[in-house]
Parts: sequence; C-alpha cells; structure tokens
Amino acid sequence: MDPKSGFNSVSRTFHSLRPSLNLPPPHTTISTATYILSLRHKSPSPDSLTFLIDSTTSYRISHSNFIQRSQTLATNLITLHGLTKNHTALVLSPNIIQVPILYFALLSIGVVVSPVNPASTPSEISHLINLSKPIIAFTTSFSFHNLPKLPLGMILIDSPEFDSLTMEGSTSPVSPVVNQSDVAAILYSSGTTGKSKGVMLTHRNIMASVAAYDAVRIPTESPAVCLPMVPYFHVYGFTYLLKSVAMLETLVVMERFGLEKMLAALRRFRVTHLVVAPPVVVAMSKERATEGYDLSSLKWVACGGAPLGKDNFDAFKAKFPLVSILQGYGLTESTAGVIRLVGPDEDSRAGTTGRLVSGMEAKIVNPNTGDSLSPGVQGELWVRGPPVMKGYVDDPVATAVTLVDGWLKTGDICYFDNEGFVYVVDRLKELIKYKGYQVAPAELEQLLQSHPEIKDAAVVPYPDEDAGQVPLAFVVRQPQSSMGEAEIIDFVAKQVAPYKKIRRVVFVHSIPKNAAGKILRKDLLNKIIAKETFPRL
Ligand SMILES: CC(C)(COP(=O)(O)OP(=O)(O)OC[C@H]1O[C@@H](n2cnc3c(N)ncnc32)[C@H](O)[C@@H]1OP(=O)(O)O)[C@@H](O)C(=O)NCCC(=O)NCCSC(=O)/C=C/c1ccc(O)cc1
Repeated sequence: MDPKSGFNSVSRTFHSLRPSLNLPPPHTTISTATYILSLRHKSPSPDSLTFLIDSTTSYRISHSNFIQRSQTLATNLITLHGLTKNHTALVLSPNIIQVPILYFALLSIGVVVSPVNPASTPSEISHLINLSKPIIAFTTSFSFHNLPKLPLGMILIDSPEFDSLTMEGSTSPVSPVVNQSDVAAILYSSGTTGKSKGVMLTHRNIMASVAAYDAVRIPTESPAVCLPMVPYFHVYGFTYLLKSVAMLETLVVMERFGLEKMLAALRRFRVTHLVVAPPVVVAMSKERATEGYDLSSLKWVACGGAPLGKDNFDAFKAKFPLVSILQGYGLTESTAGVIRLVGPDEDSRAGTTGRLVSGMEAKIVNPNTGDSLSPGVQGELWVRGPPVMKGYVDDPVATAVTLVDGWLKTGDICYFDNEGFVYVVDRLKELIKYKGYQVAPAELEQLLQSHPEIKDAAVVPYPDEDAGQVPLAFVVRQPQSSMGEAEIIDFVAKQVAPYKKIRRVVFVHSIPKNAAGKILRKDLLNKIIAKETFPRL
C-alpha cells in the first residue's frame, strides 16, 4: 500500500490513513448506548458538565442527568408501555431537547429508532410506516394529527407525561441482551430512484460511526460546545448527537434554523463547533450577514449533506480566516460520514471532502467496465467497512443492487488524489440535493403524471445559489390544457414535505427519452443551462 495515498495497486483498493477503530469483537453482546458510555472515561470532563442546552429557554441538562433520565425512560417504556427489544418506535419531532434522551433510551433497550421529518405529509408518513412497521410513535403536539393509530399508541414528548417518564420511577438500568448485529435504527433514504426506502443500521454500524470520531479525537482544554444546525432525524444529526454523548461535549439544541437566531445562539452560548449543510455556510458568508455578532468562540464548522462549492468555501474563509471548515461526505447507507477532513491542518484544502475515516476502504470504479481505477482518475465511489448498512427494509432487490460483496455503491462520481483526499465531481444517481436533503425526481414525476392535465413530465436538479439545487419540472400538458406554472407548483406542494416542492416549471412539447424509455435528464438540464432561458423545446 502506498502510505501517502492509501492505494494498494494489487487489490486496487484505497485504505484509510487514519488510526484504527476501537470496537469490541463483533460477536460481543453490547448496545450502541453501552458502547458510547464506555468511551466517556477518556474525557477529562466531569459528569456534571452540561450536555444539552435549549437555545430558546436556556434550560440545561447535565451529562449525568441525561444518563439518569434516559435510563429511567427506558425502564418506564418497558414496564409501563410494554416496549420490548426489536419493537420499532417512530419518532416524529423537530430538534428538541427530549429527542436525544429518547434516542438513547430506545437504543439502550434494543428498540429500533425510526426518526421521520416532522414536515412530512400524512401520505409520506404512511409510506414510511408501511416500511418500518412501528408499534408506537413519539411525537409532539404540533405533529400528532398527521399520524395514524399504532398498536401501542403515541406519546407526546413535549408533554408533562413524557417529563415524568424520564424522571419518575426506577433508575436501575434494564439491559436486554443486544447483539451488535441487531438493527438499531431505520432511517429513510431515496436510494437511487423513486420513493423512500428504510435503511437498516445495526448497533455495530452506529458504534463504528461514533468510533471513527473517537479515533481522531483532539484533546481540548475546555469541552466543545456544539450546535448541530442539522436535523436529528437524518443520519448526520442522529450520529452527531450520539458522538457528543461519547465525547462529553455540550450540545446547543435549536428547533428551527433562522440565521439571526443561530448567530445569537452562537454568541450567547460561546459555541465552538457549528454543524451544518452548505446553505448555512453560504448564508453566513454574505456581506453584512453576521454584522454585530461576536463569533470569536467559533473554531470549527463541519459541513456535509451536499457539496460546498470552492467559491463558497473561499468566501467563508475570507470572512472567517480563523475558523476551520471541515467538509465531510457520507450517506444514510454508510451511517453518515465515511470521508472527512480532520483538524486545522487539513482545512485549507478547498474542494476536497476529506480522507477515508478509520476502518474504511474504497474503490473508484469505472461504471461502464467495472474496472477499479487509480489515484487521479474519476469513477463511481464504492465504500466498504463497519458502518455500511445492513440493507433496505423488505427490499432485497434494491439491497442487492446497492450492496455488492459488502461494497456500498454510492452513485457519486469521485476521485482520490495522491494524498488520499477525495473529490466529489458529479452524481451518477438521479437525485436532487435541496439544502442537503435528498429529493428523488421519480417521486415528483409520478405525482405530476397523476394530474389529468399532464401528459408527461420530467424533474431535474437546477443550480441555485442558496439551496444548492432546486427541483425543476419539464411538463408536457394535455392538448386542451392551459394550466400554468403556479397551479402545477401548488398541486405538488400539497402532497409533499416543503423541501421537495417543485420550484420552477418549463413547458415543453415532449420529454427526451432513450430507446429503453429512460428520461434523458442530463440532456434536458444541459439544454436549459446552455440557453439560460426557458424556451419551448
Ligand atoms: C438549516 C438548513 C440548511 C436550512 O433550513 P431552512 O431554510 O429553514 O429550511 P428547512 O430545511 O428547515 O425546511 C425546508 C423548507 O421547509 C419549510 N418548512 C420546514 N418546516 C416547516 C413546517 N413545520 N411548516 C411549514 N414549512 C416548513 C421551510 O420553511 C423551508 O422552506 P423553503 O424556504 O421554501 O425552503 C436545513 O435545510 C438543513 O438542516 N439541511 C440539512 C439537511 C441534512 O441534514 N442533510 C443530511 C442528510 S444525511 C447526509 O447526507 C450525511 C452527510 C454527512 C457528511 C459528513 C459527515 O461527517 C456526516 C454526515
């Protein structure tokens, strides 16, 4: 293996250059929660250290109180609500202080956590429920009306009843035997096409994700104060908050993004680590956007979920030269970040998303020939290692297409340089990334095609300065139809979560397809970008 790039020219595989993972032997019975608690002894901070701060009320929960509450909750969920190992619990909530307590409690008793975006519509939620078959739901007073009845009902986590469940009753931990190979969480991803799929992540997958942070942990004089401005219902926020338990960090919890609210919280709580998707970096970099805010505590911005353009990186660095931007790359299917930049030494490398995290291998594969390619050559990124998912729930076909001999085919076109840094250059899979969220064109196309006045439709990613990409629809109307753009946008908006909304419509006479009937999305997109106008094609 070349020690500089990590490339083995015989196996044609890239290997991680980071320190190795510290995981228990795979057959030991241990839950993610117990594993995370075992990592905490490495930190010098006392247990009385604050773990959670509600950014609105400033209410605080210490690390020791967090553990106590999640253990009390776990016991009560078993004894009072009949939850047992291998049940699935749906969690429909924005980022509120109760969510980390709930996740940790469920993981400790082997109940499968299944978090869902609370902005989802009832029909989207029904689809996810059909996949993961939860027995109980945990939600808030704002979202409960979107849920159907489940066998063990629902618990409102923003209620006094939930507070009692976390504080009253036995604190003696209940510990069902949990195998590392047991499913710990089902998160949702579009995969490469169509409707959402349930991604099964095992306890070991999540342990590996936390262990990768642990392997490169940099000792700090005072504990990190982190503000994850990403949703806890996606894998990025989900794993970030778990690693913050392991590393005895402080988490500032903010329910919804607003630039000024976020800047005020950064200043007030002396945040050192901000965790975001690119639109937040773009918003902070704009002229005068941060005027009047003392952000001198900020040391690191972790940025993932979508690529951060070089111009955006440069604009941020010009404004905040002392803040390190550490990009990362990961998928729900890889239990979040599998490629990351680490430490201040690597942050000056604009354009790269980092190096393979501990324990990972990768290949760059020519999508046409299947050949594994060398450093400097572009191809599809395949990754293999302990955080790679078990598979998609009840979907052996999609699983077999995506996982080949343990290799996860990412659908992203990348290359490695001679020092093991990865550059993401294009996307093979047909996905739109709106503000770091996945939007599957096929799902929107099916909705459009269900309208009686629409004869055919295609949806493509259209570049957008603030959101990264927005869904743009090409629509062929029925001959007598005179429906307009607003009507079409509204028709779709009523049926999908807001991040999936169609943002622009172009009327055309036909949709270009190949001989097999596959929409030629790139052709449509290229025509429009070349012309920069929206003519009838
Ligand atoms: C903070 C963002 C960037 C911006 O927030 P926002 O502008 O308020 O928008 P929202 O995303 O909250 O909501 C989308 C839309 O829905 C609307 N909305 C919202 N909730 C409502 C409501 N309850 N009622 C009504 N309207 C509403 C909201 O107003 C907004 O409308 P619009 O302005 O038209 O876009 C937000 O979009 C965001 O957190 N995005 C990140 C998503 C994310 O975590 N993606 C990661 C997926 S997993 C992954 O890729 C992992 C990568 C990874 C990589 C490296 C690692 O090391 C680790 C991990």
